[in-house]
Amino acid sequence: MSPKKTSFPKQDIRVLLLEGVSQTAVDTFKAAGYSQIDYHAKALPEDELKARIAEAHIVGLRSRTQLTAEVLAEAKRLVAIGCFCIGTNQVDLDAAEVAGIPVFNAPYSNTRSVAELVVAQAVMLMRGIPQKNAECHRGGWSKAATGSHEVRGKTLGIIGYGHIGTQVGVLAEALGMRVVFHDIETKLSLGNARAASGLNDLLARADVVTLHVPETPATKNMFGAAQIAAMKRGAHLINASRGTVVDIDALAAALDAGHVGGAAVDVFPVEPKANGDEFLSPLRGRDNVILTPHIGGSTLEAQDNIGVEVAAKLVRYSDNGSTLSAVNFPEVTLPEHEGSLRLLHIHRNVPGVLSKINETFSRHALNIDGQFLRTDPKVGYVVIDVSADEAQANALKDELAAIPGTLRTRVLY
Ligand SMILES: NC(=O)C1=CN([C@@H]2O[C@H](COP(=O)(O)OP(=O)(O)OC[C@H]3O[C@@H](n4cnc5c(N)ncnc54)[C@H](O)[C@@H]3O)[C@@H](O)[C@H]2O)C=CC1
Ligand SMILES: O=C(O)CCC(=O)C(=O)O
Repeated sequence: MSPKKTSFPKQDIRVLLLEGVSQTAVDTFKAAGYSQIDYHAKALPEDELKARIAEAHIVGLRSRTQLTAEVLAEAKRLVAIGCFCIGTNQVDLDAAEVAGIPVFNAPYSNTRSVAELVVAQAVMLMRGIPQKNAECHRGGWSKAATGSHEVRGKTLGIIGYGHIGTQVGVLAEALGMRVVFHDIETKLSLGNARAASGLNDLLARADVVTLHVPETPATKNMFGAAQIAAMKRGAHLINASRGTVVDIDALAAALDAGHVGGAAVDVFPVEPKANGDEFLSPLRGRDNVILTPHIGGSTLEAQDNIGVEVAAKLVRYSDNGSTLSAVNFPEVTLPEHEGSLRLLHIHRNVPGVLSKINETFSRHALNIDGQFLRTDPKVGYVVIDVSADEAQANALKDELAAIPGTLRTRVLY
């Protein structure tokens, strides 16, 4: 059987992979017949990013690469974006959507890795291990139980009780911790976890507070001087969510004042662009702070799973048009289209486009084998399977592309 063609030969589809995404992603693309893979172990400087993304049909990145509206304006050929991570705040999702570009991520693949690290950090902080470790490295020896506590029976406060927050709660309960959580949504409590009556209630009760919210306008600096002051004196803070969520200067001041007993911080408002660049932070140099270079999700297990998951979603969209689990786009799950050509039409969701699409089809005496439509407030995505030959499909595609409001059209053969 000859290999299936997309709107142009697969060997001409250029995949740009950044930030050292797992080799499993490369393997997944290759197994699906994509051979033009431009792989980079690091994030690219903005000028180079613009130049390379201008040539790419598919781009894959992690958390460092900023796909702003300005960068996306250069991406004239781009059909899909893959975030090989959970967070998608590094991509201007609205700009991508109105350019007709779906964005995919891996919403669960590194959840467990973050949860394990956070629970381990809670134990370390409650035992004062960061200080003891630092002292031993300096040649000191201070064997004392002062300030060291079991986590059993202590209270963990989880802010953001989503995928990671719930996993943290389950693991913490296995160690005998009491779990309270705060979320803006009503959430099913797992195990014996209980919803706090509000953020201040959680802060007043927790011995360790851990943040697991996404970066949104509402979470930016949501944890500032007032929230830190509302924590119990000597309680510990863990942030493995996003650096913008915590006011880092307020945290540094509270650590200096002894109000916060210790902290574990994995994410920072400004992070170095590449390994080897200097890490600058007001939190540096404190024995009671565990600093890690945004590696909450960086285990080989997680990265290998993410590589397969996101690459498979990108391949599926490129080959089949399915947008299931896209984070910024109308979601359509599509069957195979053996025996039909598939036309994809992405348009602004404005009145009149659908009737123009239907008029276009009614002008051609072709059998429609299947039709799928999903819209959201900004964009409409129509997929039409048609019994046609390549020349007819291309003529249709050109007519569809001329409809006012069209963002993108593709034919999948
Ligand atoms: N350090 C690292 O390497 C990693 C960091 N992350 C970060 O962790 C974040 C959370 O990941 P998941 O748990 O998978 O996301 P999720 O979407 O499953 O859960 C987030 C939860 O936060 C809640 N939330 C949103 N705004 C809130 C607010 N203002 N106050 C209280 N709750 C709020 C949501 O309702 C949701 O329940 C990601 O968005 C990402 O930024 C994720 C993976 C790795
Ligand atoms: O692996 C990365 O670069 C980022 C991990 C992360 O923060 C996420 O998955 O949201």
